[in-house]
Amino acid sequence: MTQRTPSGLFISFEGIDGAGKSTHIAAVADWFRARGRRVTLTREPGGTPLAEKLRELLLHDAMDPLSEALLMFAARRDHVLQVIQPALARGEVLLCDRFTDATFAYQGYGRGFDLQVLGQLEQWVQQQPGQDRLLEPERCFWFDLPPAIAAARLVGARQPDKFEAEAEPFFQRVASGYAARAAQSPQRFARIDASQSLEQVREQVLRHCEQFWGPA
Ligand SMILES: Nc1ncnc2c1ncn2[C@@H]1O[C@H](COP(=O)(O)OP(=O)(O)OP(=O)(O)O)[C@@H](O)[C@H]1O
Ligand SMILES: Cc1cn([C@H]2C[C@H](O)[C@@H](COP(=O)(O)O)O2)c(=O)[nH]c1=O
Repeated sequence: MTQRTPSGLFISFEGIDGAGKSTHIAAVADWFRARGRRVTLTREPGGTPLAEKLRELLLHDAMDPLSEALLMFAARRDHVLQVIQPALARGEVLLCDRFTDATFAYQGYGRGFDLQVLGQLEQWVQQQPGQDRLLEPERCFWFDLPPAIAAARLVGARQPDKFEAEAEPFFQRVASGYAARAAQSPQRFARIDASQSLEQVREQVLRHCEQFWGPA
């Protein structure tokens, strides 16, 4: 008897810098692996050799908001074609540390860049041949944390990059961007109260996994 290939599953992890998403992605990967799924872990900007080069520029070089938005989407285009679509076509679970919700939150709400232009770029980059729907994560874990707590967690944790060096009002705007995105697509967002302890945050994340992908 031939075994049916499972459908690919695209899941993203979002939040302001220091919200704790990278800490918890491994637990989600383990949860799926324990259920027999193949998992691809990746990140944005980055995930391919070209996109990782663009990441270096984006995280360290000053540039105007349009250049920043275009480079984010250029990196994403390569990532979608080289990694994301092939993994989903193989039926894997694709866990992505940030995707386009970050562009709306950071470049749109954080920098004040035109949301309609971002929407146009999203259409070009995430179009799927022969399909009406754009390629996007079917579920986004949104680690919601007040910027002051995130900043305190990052103190001394690592050398800040261009984004992490922004002041608190920038992150207030980014956080409001994530809240707006979640309000627009409540079925896609799973809000995690990231102000809780590491163990409690992990429990919330795994509870969502059980609820969405556990046995019916
Ligand atoms: N619930 C928590 N309580 C206390 N500290 C935490 C918690 N979650 C994460 N941390 C710590 O906060 C710091 C930032 O966490 P992490 O790198 O996972 O955040 P992030 O959202 O991936 O940030 P970035 O987007 O900037 O990479 C780390 O030092 C991590 O150990
Ligand atoms: C995808 C994406 C990312 N960013 C910003 C957000 C973060 O500050 C960095 C990535 O660093 P991380 O430690 O890997 O989270 O890039 C952005 O501004 N716009 C985007 O689309």
